[in-house]
Amino acid sequence: MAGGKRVTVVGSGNWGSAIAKIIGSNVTKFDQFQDEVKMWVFEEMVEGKKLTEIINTTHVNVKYLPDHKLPENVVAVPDLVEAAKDADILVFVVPHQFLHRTLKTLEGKVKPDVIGLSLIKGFHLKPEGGIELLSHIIEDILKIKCSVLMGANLAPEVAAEKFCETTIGCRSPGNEQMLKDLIQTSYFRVMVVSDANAVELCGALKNIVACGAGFVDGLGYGNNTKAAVIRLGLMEMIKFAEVFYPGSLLATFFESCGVADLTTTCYGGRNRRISEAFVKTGKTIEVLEKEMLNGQCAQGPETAREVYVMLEREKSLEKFPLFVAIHRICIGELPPTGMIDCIREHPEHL
Ligand SMILES: NC(=O)C1=CN([C@@H]2O[C@H](COP(=O)(O)OP(=O)(O)OC[C@H]3O[C@@H](n4cnc5c(N)ncnc54)[C@H](O)[C@@H]3O)[C@@H](O)[C@H]2O)C=CC1
Ligand SMILES: O=C(CO)COP(=O)(O)O
Repeated sequence: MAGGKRVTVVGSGNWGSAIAKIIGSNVTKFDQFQDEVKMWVFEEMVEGKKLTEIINTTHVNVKYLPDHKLPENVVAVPDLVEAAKDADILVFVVPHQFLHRTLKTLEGKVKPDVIGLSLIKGFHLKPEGGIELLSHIIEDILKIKCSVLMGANLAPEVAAEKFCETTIGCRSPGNEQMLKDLIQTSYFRVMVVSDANAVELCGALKNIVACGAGFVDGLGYGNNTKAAVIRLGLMEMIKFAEVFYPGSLLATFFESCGVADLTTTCYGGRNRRISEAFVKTGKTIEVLEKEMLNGQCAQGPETAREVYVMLEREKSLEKFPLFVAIHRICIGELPPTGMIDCIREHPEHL
């Protein structure tokens, strides 16, 4: 409708496309939003045709979400600035490796009062070795407020409209209901909390633990072992928040972004799948990503590296043995069986 907020989705991968499907449908239900949703697509050729043209004619992202139709009001735009410059709401959903350069392209080119919502899981590794929450990087570079959305939301299941929950950590007081209207459906239920830092920490850190779950699967251990990895991983996630983000609430770990996302990713996610194959095949993570994910990205190994570099700098490696072992296994410094030694000797048991 005229005068309503314009929404742009920055990203069009597996999750980017699934959330564009939801947003494209929801905006038409409320006068507060314009009916057209722009989706920035990192242009590539698929079977000789531009992906944007394929999406705009077939309404299917044939590469990243092939089995689902996007609403026709979702328009694929190859030019990032063109897609974002008039937006009142920017939904960020690129793999975290690409966020910084995406933001640099947008710097100074978005509306000053735009409301940001980041669905991206990972950290920004600063040149001096510290880490930053991605939503804070968005806020710093674009000079806007950025909320976060994280949850137990494997994109193929969300796109298939299988019931799930999610958590919004809101940093734009007064806009909670508007964000909920944008995202919630009968099968995708939203809880809004104000503890945005912890929501984002959960989303980033659980991808590291998911690699650990994949390693024990690859080694042929059973469900009890995986449950131990999940539990010890959760303990390290909570400790990480306590030590580095004081003021984070324990209750946030019991929202969908916490235990629920940790559980679904350790059973059904790409990070788990890649990590299991890493153990079984002996191939590197990079090779497996290329062979198994068709352009999608696993965020866990890179996040494990970011956290490792930061912990080393903070002289805190020994406080987070599971995160550290997972990074060392990913880079080939430890054999995968080191995962079992790590959980056997974990300080939680002393
Ligand atoms: N896929 C899932 O089930 C879920 C993913 N997430 C998170 O959402 C974020 C985005 O993930 P997905 O949408 O699944 O992406 P994806 O893993 O499907 O990645 C592919 C996307 O990366 C883009 N890309 C490739 N090179 C690029 C470049 N140089 N610059 C910018 N973009 C480039 C591709 O065009 C494509 O859109 C990640 O942080 C992920 O952890 C969160 C919840 C669920
Ligand atoms: O974040 C996710 C589910 O909420 C997706 O996890 P993977 O990236 O491991 O598939």
